[in-house]
Amino acid sequence: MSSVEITALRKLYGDVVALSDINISIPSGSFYTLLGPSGCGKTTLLRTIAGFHRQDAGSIEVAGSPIEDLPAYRRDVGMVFQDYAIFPHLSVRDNVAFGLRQRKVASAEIARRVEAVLKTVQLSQFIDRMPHELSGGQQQRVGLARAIVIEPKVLLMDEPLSNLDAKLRVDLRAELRRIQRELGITTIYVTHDQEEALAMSDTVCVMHGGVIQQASSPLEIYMEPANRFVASFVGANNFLAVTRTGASAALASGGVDLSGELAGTSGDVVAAVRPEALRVTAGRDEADAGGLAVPARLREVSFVGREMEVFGTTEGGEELKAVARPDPAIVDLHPGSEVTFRAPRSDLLFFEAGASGRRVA
Ligand SMILES: Nc1ncnc2c1ncn2[C@@H]1O[C@H](COP(=O)(O)OP(=O)(O)OP(=O)(O)O)[C@@H](O)[C@H]1O
Repeated sequence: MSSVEITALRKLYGDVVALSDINISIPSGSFYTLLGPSGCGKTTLLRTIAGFHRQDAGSIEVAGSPIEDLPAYRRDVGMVFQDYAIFPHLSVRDNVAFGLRQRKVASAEIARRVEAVLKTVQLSQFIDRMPHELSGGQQQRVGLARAIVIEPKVLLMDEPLSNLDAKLRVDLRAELRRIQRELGITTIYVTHDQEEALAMSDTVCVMHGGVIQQASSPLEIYMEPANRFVASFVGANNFLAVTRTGASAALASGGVDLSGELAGTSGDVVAAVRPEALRVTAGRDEADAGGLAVPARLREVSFVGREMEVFGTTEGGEELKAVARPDPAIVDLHPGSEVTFRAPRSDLLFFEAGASGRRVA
């Protein structure tokens, strides 16, 4: 059982707070992804767990034992890097055997383990090739084989797919997940690619400015974002201002009365709605029982085959995007036409205004 428990972890570079009070609990065998924009601290967190950086405060436990004071080579973690980091002058066999030789494993045992792990990553036929005779995807599999052959308690991966082309990235995503499941190895994975994070992970931990914004299942991150940052970083969202007059609150345009939902809040609030939750109808018609109905001017319709993307601007100047099944009545409209964007009340989420505004309803 190799669970990972990180408590009150803090890391500074001079006066830059790269990690601020990080608390993470990862169950044994699960796939945990750190997701966030450039500079959010995800690489720093991964490298601090690996032992390449020293934390300023806090603790890291693997399988119940503290590791934060151990040197990197004694932490029993495997690491896979973005740039593969395999030795160019060693064959596939020798690259994978490297860590085992360092650990003074007997040569018959090394041969057995190298062959087994190359089978797992589907590189058996390449065992005697040199790295330059392999494709990028194959080189990354060597990197993975090298990390897992030592049977580490935890596997750390730093953007392992980002140097590969799009198609290969998607194939290798599934492949990585299969291998991770097969081995049952606790994995911490860093990416800035939200689709990759959602597709692969048991838990997605969204970071911003050295702070964890939300750590939940992919579905919950998408459906129930904890704050406005998560709602705008993961998937697309439209944001609409909510106005208040006296005791009542309503969407600036759209006609929904929100007095009930927002009774306990003060300050500015925005409503969020996913593009795929919006429908578009031709003409201006705000009558919609209980749901959102926002009049807008059509900016552009882009018919992309399976779906259409509809862009509009509300009277208040807010930009809206809907993604819906192609509808000839909309696809054929001219830019500037009046349309109405609609959504059921149940598809609206509400956040305090401000980039990281908390979810309020
Ligand atoms: N060696 C360093 N010295 C000073 N500041 C650093 C150093 N390394 C990182 N930082 C800063 O710490 C913060 C977190 O950096 P980090 O590399 O962990 O982010 P990241 O989320 O992995 O970004 P990216 O996706 O671009 O790699 C950033 O503000 C960065 O500028």
